[in-house]
Amino acid sequence: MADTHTSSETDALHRRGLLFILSSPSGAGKTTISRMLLGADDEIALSVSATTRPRRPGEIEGIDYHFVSDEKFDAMVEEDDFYEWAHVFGHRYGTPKGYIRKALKEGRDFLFDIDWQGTQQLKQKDDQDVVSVFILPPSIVELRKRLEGRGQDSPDVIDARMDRARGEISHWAEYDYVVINDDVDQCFVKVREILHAERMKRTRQTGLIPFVRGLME
Ligand SMILES: Nc1ncnc2c1ncn2[C@@H]1O[C@H](COP(=O)(O)OP(=O)(O)OP(=O)(O)O)[C@@H](O)[C@H]1O
Ligand SMILES: Nc1nc2c(ncn2[C@@H]2O[C@H](COP(=O)(O)O)[C@@H](O)[C@H]2O)c(=O)[nH]1
Repeated sequence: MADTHTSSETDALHRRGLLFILSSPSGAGKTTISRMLLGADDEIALSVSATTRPRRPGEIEGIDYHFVSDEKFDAMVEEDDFYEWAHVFGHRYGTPKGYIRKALKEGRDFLFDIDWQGTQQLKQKDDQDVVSVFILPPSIVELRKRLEGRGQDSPDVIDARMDRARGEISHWAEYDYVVINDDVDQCFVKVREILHAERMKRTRQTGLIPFVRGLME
């Protein structure tokens, strides 16, 4: 008997979106992996954070961050505009609420490049939708090399980021997945596999209930 469900129908089963978090010590490569993921996958969009940090060369307002003044950040906190926010490296960073909840219901995924403090806050608010991945550098020597090679921070800023690296790494066990970013392409493949598998989780595939009901009729 012919299968009444084509593969495109089954692929299109409705699912809840997910909040896909990438964290790491500064310089381990989460922005690099994020960009690769965004370039390869149309179903995930970057949650663009607001920050009081000054813009780096090449960063674009609204694409990399919303660069805001201290006063504007204060006002956003006051108006409860953030899903989460934290102090990182002497500046403030926050995830604007935007349309995240609505988008999740519509099956859209969001990618978050945030630190462990933001991850804890997102998990407290919405644990069922969060998938968290911690990226480790292959070594501390390589981490410094990457920060220096990026060529965007002063030696003082690099020292401060290195000083904080061990503290950041100490949060690795709070994450669902841990991936070592030695070879960037291999790391990307692993992160992408995690995303694909998490999308297939039974509890996220809300379209399964009517689909299975149809099979049983
Ligand atoms: N696997 C890798 N091998 C070598 N270089 C890498 C690798 N992954 C990333 N890099 C390089 O390391 C530097 C830091 O990477 P990236 O900016 O993605 O780090 P990050 O974790 O997002 O840092 P931050 O938290 O400071 O934003 C960049 O110059 C990037 O091109
Ligand atoms: N808790 C949050 N952390 C954030 C957010 N946006 C970025 N970050 C983290 O800050 C550091 C430094 O970032 P950089 O761009 O200055 O190198 C890094 O660990 C980011 O993941 C946020 O909205 N909330």
